[in-house]
Amino acid sequence: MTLTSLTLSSNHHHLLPFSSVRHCRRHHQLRTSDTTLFAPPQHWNNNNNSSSLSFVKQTITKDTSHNNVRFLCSPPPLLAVPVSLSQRVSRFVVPRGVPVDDLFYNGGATVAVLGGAYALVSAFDALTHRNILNQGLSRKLVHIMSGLLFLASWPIFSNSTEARYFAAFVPFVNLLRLLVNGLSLASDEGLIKSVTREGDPKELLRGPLYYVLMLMLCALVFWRESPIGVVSLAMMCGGDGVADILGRRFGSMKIPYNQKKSWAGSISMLVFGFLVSIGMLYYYSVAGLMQLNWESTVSRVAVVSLVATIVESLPVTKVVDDNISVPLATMAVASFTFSH
Ligand SMILES: Nc1ccn([C@@H]2O[C@H](COP(=O)(O)OP(=O)(O)OP(=O)(O)O)[C@@H](O)[C@H]2O)c(=O)n1
Ligand SMILES: C/C(=C\CO)CCC[C@H](C)CCC[C@H](C)CCCC(C)C
Repeated sequence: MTLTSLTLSSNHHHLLPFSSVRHCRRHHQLRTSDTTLFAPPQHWNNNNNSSSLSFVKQTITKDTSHNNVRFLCSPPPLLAVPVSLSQRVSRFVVPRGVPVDDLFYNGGATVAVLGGAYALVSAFDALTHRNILNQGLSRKLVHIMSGLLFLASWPIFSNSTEARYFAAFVPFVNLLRLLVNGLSLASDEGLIKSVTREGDPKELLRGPLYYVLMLMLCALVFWRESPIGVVSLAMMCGGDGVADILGRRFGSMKIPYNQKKSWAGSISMLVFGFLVSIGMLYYYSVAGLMQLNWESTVSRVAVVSLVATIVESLPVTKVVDDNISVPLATMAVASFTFSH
């Protein structure tokens, strides 16, 4: 059946991109009450009120025997046409249950990202084992790359509201890995060597544990709908990680109120935290997951980066780990700045 025009009732739930028809080969069967429609991007509207949409051309096969509407589903967001954040969030709301394909799709994405996490740690274990990298540098590079690659993987998950739980499962598995090895219930030498300073398994229960907890928190609370989680992880991974590497290397001039931190380290945190945050937000913008006013976003990220850098420079590491103070401070300041 080819539709040329259609009046949408107010109970229609979501619009999927007409352009996705070309990309998607999967079929979902939905109950009659769910009316999911494809519409060309220029017709996407945020509010699900009655409105008349003229469709260019689309094909929906209608299974009259069950009075169900069989339609093509939307692809993963990277293949979809960029849409506004509110359209993206509102257009794929499955009112009841989750299509089986979505479970399989997000389950596959989870397995792939889990594999990436294991491969990353194994790679740095091999580099440390071969004395290509020292343990300290290996730890910091794992610190920088794990979180940023995790952030970079979020767009491969689907648009369903459950996708964030699939993504958060990855740091959760690594949390269990850190607990089991940190409590010496198991001994993954590769993990211990590439993630600890001196090879003491108990170290896994501090910095690395807090780190994966922050990854879970940002995935569950902020996900792709808000720049806050993205900036918080960019500051923790890109900012704090580089501050350590460059601060140890060039940090001869110490900060007056904290002799363990240096101007070089803090300036590195500010610059790289800012650049990595903007870079990640741009990546999400290109992926069609965020539409940002860049003039205000750049200034907001600059303010957030400065505050996070000041927090990181404070002599409070013995009280609260940087992997907690930096992301939480970033979340607090970003929540304020991005809402005004
Ligand atoms: N603003 C900063 C931050 C770090 N450093 C250097 O990097 C080292 C480690 O920094 P820190 O962030 O405290 O590392 P930790 O978080 O304690 O180490 P890890 O992440 O490995 O637990 C510091 O001793 C210092 O030599 C610095 O000079 N200036
Ligand atoms: C050394 C670390 C923190 C101390 O400051 C980082 C610990 C990293 C974890 C052991 C592994 C975390 C993996 C991520 C949850 C997922 C990465 C996926 C990506 C595709 C590689």
